[in-house]
Amino acid sequence: MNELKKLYLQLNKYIKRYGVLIGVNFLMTILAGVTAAAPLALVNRLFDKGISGGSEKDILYAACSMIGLAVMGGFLIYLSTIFSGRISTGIYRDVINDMYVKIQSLDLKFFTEIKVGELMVRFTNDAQNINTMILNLFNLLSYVVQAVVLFSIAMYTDWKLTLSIVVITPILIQIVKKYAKKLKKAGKDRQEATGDLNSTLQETISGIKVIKAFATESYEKSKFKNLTNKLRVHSMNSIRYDAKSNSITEGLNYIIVALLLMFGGYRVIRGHGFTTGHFITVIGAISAMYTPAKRSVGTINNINNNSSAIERVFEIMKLEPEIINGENPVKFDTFKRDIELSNVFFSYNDDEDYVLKDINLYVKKGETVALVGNSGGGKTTIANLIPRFYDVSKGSIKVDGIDVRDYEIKSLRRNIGIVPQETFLFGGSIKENIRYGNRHATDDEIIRAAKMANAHEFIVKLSDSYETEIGERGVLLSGGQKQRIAIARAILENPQILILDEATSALDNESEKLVQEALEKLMLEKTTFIIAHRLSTVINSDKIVVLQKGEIKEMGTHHELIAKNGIYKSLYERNFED
Ligand SMILES: Nc1ncnc2c1ncn2[C@@H]1O[C@H](COP(=O)(O)OP(=O)(O)OP(=O)(O)O)[C@@H](O)[C@H]1O
Repeated sequence: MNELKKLYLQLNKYIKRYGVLIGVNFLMTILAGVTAAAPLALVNRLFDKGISGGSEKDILYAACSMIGLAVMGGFLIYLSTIFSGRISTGIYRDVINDMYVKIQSLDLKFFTEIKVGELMVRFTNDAQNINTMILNLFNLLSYVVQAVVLFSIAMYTDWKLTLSIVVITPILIQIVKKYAKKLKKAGKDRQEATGDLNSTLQETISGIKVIKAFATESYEKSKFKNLTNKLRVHSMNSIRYDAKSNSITEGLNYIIVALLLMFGGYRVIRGHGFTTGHFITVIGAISAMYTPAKRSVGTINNINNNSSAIERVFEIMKLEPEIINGENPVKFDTFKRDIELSNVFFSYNDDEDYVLKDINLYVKKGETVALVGNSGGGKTTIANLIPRFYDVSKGSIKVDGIDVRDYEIKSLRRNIGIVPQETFLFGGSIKENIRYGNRHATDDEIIRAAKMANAHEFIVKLSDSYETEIGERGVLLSGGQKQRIAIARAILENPQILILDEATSALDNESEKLVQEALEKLMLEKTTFIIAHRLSTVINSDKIVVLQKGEIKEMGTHHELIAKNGIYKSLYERNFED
């Protein structure tokens, strides 16, 4: 019952949405339950008046009534199943929609901390389990109603005989209670194991190249086997508890019927107005009670088995993003003057372990700033702070004199274009991928952007030109081609501030030239931060910032820094010279 209450509380918002349908279905389910159990009430008349009394009229009456109830019952069951389905699939849809909206709102940090496979399980298995549970609840209601009606018929016919048998009920309740807890725990373990399995599978698919390159297939296989074994153990636990609970209830049923036959048989022989009709009615009702009672136990077990799914779904729903709009946020419209980082400190884990320390950087509109330095120096982190993917721990970042935390986030981000190191293209056509930069762009604008990005020429050579599907269903593009599509996308977005994370992977000379040209066109008249790996971008930058262990060690133009003969010069000689 506790579980049901928790289920209700968490799903309350969704249940309310379907209030009327739930109410109607509630009544329908009760009626269906009553109709399914009612024929037993006619048995007495069939036997005592019909068969024993030799009245064909009563036999016909009982038979026709049973047929009538059967037709009505069938109709009600059909309707209540459809209604239950409408409710459960509706709630399922709303839950996963809400969960999707929720994860879209969460900070980047969440996605670096959770495994993709794990998140997928919450959307698929766990949310689907909620759907099943709602269906189960209506089934449970129907079973309980059937059991109550059958019990009432038996009590009405002969309460003494019925009660003498029903004393066994508390044992049944104890069994259900005992296994409910165990099943819940086993269900949770099983769902967690499924999550681990999915994460590993997802990692294998994404990292297949690494696995093959390192020839670690056997290692991965044994890791996977361990996980499938673990899943099997937890699944077996669920099955074992279910089996124990089932076998005990099944065994009790036979005992109950045997006792009934014995006590009932005695009473028929001894008379006292107890007829064969009464005997068959009580036996029939009590045995018929067994099916809904057993199904109720099974359904309760099932609910317990899957109830942790709800918790796992609502764990996500409960999360709140930390990076949100402040009160009365300023809409970012036109970038006018400058960007200024003042005494910026940043740590990923909200501790004193700063990965950026006392960063001061002033960038005028139209300037190009190259961020250079050893790996782990903090280049990407600085780039992440400007569009507020993370918030500074101390200090401030101001755009046109206004702290980025005071801007409306979406308007700020819409004006900051990002070309990441690893180009990500969505499934769909090339045109759709470029249009991602501006949903309202016309075909002409898309082609113009592709031309500027040096992508048009290779696109028109593809089988379906701009309509060519990318990835799984279509062509696979080369690294340089993907980059140029990403650049076309950014050109179409036409942001005022640009963050470029130059790809480190080497392209051949021709491709490199095309990408470089495209980037230069993209950067035209924009204020650009480049995480730079290429010689030309570094040399031509207005400002080069040398980062080391989270601190700015040097800053200036290429010539100034070379003349300084410091870190930049040695970095330059090492990395860029040839
Ligand atoms: N999501 C994260 N959570 C915790 N620490 C992180 C995270 N991302 C980066 N770091 C740490 O922050 C520091 C700076 O990383 P950053 O990615 O900014 O360096 P980088 O200069 O861009 O390096 P690279 O050139 O290798 O990309 C590193 O020590 C890194 O381990």
